[in-house]
Amino acid sequence: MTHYDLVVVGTGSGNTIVTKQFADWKVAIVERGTFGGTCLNVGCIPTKMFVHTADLAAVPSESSRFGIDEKVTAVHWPEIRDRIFGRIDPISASGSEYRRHHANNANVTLYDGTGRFTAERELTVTRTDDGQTEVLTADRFVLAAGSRPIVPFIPGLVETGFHTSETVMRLEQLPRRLAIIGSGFVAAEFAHVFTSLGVEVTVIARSDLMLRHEDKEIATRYTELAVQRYDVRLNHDTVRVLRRPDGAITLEMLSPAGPAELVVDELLVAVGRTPNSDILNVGSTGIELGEDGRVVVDEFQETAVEGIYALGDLCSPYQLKHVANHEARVIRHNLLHPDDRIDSDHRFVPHAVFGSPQVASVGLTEEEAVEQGIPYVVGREAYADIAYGWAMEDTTGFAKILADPDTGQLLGCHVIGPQASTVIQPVIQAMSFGLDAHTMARGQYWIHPAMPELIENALLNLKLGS
Ligand SMILES: Cc1cc2nc3c(=O)[nH]c(=O)nc-3n(C[C@H](O)[C@H](O)[C@H](O)COP(=O)(O)OP(=O)(O)OC[C@H]3O[C@@H](n4cnc5c(N)ncnc54)[C@H](O)[C@@H]3O)c2cc1C
Ligand SMILES: NC(=O)c1ccc[n+]([C@@H]2O[C@H](COP(=O)([O-])OP(=O)(O)OC[C@H]3O[C@@H](n4cnc5c(N)ncnc54)[C@H](O)[C@@H]3O)[C@@H](O)[C@H]2O)c1
Repeated sequence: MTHYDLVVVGTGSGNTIVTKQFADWKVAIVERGTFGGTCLNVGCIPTKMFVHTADLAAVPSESSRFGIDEKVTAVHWPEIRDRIFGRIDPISASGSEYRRHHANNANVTLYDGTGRFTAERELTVTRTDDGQTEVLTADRFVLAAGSRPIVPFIPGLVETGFHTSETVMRLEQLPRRLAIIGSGFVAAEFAHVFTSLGVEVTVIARSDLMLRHEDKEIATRYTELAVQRYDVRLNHDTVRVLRRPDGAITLEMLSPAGPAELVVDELLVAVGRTPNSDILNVGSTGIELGEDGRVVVDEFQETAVEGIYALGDLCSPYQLKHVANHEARVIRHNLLHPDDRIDSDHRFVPHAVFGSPQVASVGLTEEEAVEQGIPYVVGREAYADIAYGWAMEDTTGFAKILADPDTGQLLGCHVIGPQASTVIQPVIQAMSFGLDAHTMARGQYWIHPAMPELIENALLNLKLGS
């Protein structure tokens, strides 16, 4: 048994906590998978590298309208894949090397293995290579064990085999036909990637919209555009999956119109992610769990057990990297300054979906404002009505801003269209710093003719009281 001042479980955002400020702490970091966690290895970074590649592949389908004839003559999947992971894998390897051998980490021990609580403040690590166990105890723990893809119970699914976001980016070759079960973030991004690279994609959505958690107008527009690019089966439930003698996969579905069937070459399951609290067996150290398996934390990111903190997908309802990173910074401060702790700030958590087009959102949707009985007015602006959007001949994108009718306080913003993830940032800033709509619109210059004019005009279109 080895005792530490601090044990961190998980090397995603958890790894960022241990800086030189901890030089006089005896620290252990435990990782069961690839060093660097989800975002680096199988999440944000590789997906956006594929999205950028897909955006390039999609250009020729648009460019003839602008008097330029372009053609995609070949898609070299192995080269795309190997370029992307050829850049990512060394980052993971060097991060691991840094923790193991760099002089800055003389006080840090990196364990390759699965941590599992076996008693209060006692973590048993089963080493990945030889299955040997080591027992670690500590005064403080940071639990940053993340989440994993949910595998829904569908008869035949496991026997047939399927991909998740953790494996689909490393396919040996591009399939001719790909089915995606699910219609959220992962489905939208991969449908864009694989469609742009020439794969026949079918998205199977249980509900009547893709991205159904977005503001309804945004989800509706996204779905209208998606059906023009690939096959979207709305209101379809997959009830059975079978491997055919020719190696292809049959999906049996139920829809309001009756039973339906689909034959594909590969299947991607993207129906959400579940926290890894079960693998960590947090119950045996007295930590409280929510119904959905999330570790319960307070405003300081501390669990029900003093000195045990948690962050990111393991405890957060957001499952976003910028949230995990924010929580890691809060925990680092609170470990170093136990008498002057700070709260995490979850007031205005934005997100973006890097599909085609992009979607970005912060604050309340209109449906949430109605449900919560919050008075609001809406200001909208179409990309077609700002100079740059007009130059791009965009006819489908728009921004929608919700504000308090009396004070002009910003309640929410939703954007669908080119660069939505960037265009929305001034609104996130305004909400975070308490700027009202009028001050935001008229208290600064907006570069003409740049894309943020979309936000300026949506603000000016709010019908506010005097
Ligand atoms: C395909 C995809 C795309 C995404 N794109 C974006 C995006 O564009 N923007 C965005 O904000 N977010 C995105 N996300 C979400 C983002 O990746 C996560 O919210 C974030 O990485 C969570 O960080 P974390 O530190 O909580 O967990 P992770 O990064 O998952 O780290 C947890 C680590 O803990 C390890 N671990 C788990 N259990 C144990 C154990 N018992 N013992 C030892 N080690 C353990 C795991 O192996 C893992 O390495 C995406 C996610 C996916 C799947
Ligand atoms: N750009 C980004 O920030 C980004 C990108 C990818 C993933 N992520 C994160 O990863 C998380 C997981 O992504 P995701 O797309 O897997 O989850 P998601 O929650 O975004 O979407 C899952 C979808 O699957 C549907 N679903 C649930 N159970 C189902 C079932 N049994 N059969 C069919 N459909 C079912 C849900 O209704 C939902 O529409 C996201 O919530 C997000 O936080 C973020």
